[in-house]
Amino acid sequence: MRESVLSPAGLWRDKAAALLSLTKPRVVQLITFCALIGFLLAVPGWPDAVTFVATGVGITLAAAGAAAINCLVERTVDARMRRTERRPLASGRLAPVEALVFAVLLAVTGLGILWIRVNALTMWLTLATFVGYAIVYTLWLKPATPQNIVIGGASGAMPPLLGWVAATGQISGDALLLFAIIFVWTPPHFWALALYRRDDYARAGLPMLPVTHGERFTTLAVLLYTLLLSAVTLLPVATGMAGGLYLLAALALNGRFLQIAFGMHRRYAHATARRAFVFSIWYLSGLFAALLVDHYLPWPMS
Ligand code: HEM
Ligand SMILES: CC(C)=CCC/C(C)=C/CC/C(C)=C/COP(=O)(O)OP(=O)(O)O
Repeated sequence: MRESVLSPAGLWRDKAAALLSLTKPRVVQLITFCALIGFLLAVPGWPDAVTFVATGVGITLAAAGAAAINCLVERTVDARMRRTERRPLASGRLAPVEALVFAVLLAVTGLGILWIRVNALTMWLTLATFVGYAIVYTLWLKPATPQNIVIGGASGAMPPLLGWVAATGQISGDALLLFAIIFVWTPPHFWALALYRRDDYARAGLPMLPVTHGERFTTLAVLLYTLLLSAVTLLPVATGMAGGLYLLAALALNGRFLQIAFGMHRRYAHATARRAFVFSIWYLSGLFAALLVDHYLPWPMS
């Protein structure tokens, strides 16, 4: 047995690491990134620093709490899948009550910060997002229908809209456009992973598209959503929210995503699906980074 497991300091370190991994930190990182870019796009020039930081902290904590509730609800399902069997609740490293207290603390603190330091509308929309992911998607949609992530994706698509509302106090057409981009990005993002993890999902009894409709149907769905995504990501240029620099980035990212999606549909291989999943994350990060750079460094054609 490792010495750190026996010493109190080692025990605390293990517990802290388990609690952190419960919050799906890498997913939450990208959620926060998109939310803060939504905030910055909504204001001309530099934002109010206190509201900006409070928005980032509040949304991060609420999203982390939602992820922890998801792990709590799914602990027995997670134990049946290779990808998730080592998660702290699935493997018994954390007790359910510890996770519940931690998740509630995170969510209440996050929502409290948004309520006190940002604005009420952002808090209510974040609460709706929390319920949408942690309860509606996790408890109800995910085990019920292969369209689970299409409908549940509405929660994952909220972060830039939350950031926008945090900055301005209201929902606008441009904010809805940012929502739409992540909404149509989610199916290719998730179904790519579900394709190469199909056996996991089948073993867990979850009705993911590759399990219910097979490989060929899913790769076609990924391709069609990627085409739709390519069209939707051009709309910020059409509305004037973004300019030439963003357009170049969007064209390059869409070109590569479509190339991978076409290739995967023509000839399926787990390696291509894995490539599509990994690229989806670079895609969203790159697209939002381009929106930000374009906002602050507009080209003449912007
Ligand atoms: C309902 C919508 C979504 C579903 C069903 C979904 C599903 C997944 C799944 C199953 C994974 C694999 C996690 C793992 O292997 O531990 C994953 C990874 C990831 N997702 Fe999503 N996702 C959704 C929305 C989002 C959103 C909105 C973002 C960010 C804006 C995001 C960012 C990421 C990132 C960064 C990873 C990689 C995590 C890592 O490398 O550890 N996802 N997603
Ligand atoms: C601001 C706020 C409250 C945001 C909450 C929305 C949120 C955390 C969305 C993340 C989506 C996500 C990690 C899906 C993972 O799918 P899954 O849960 O099916 O994946 P799994 O099989 O890995 O558990």
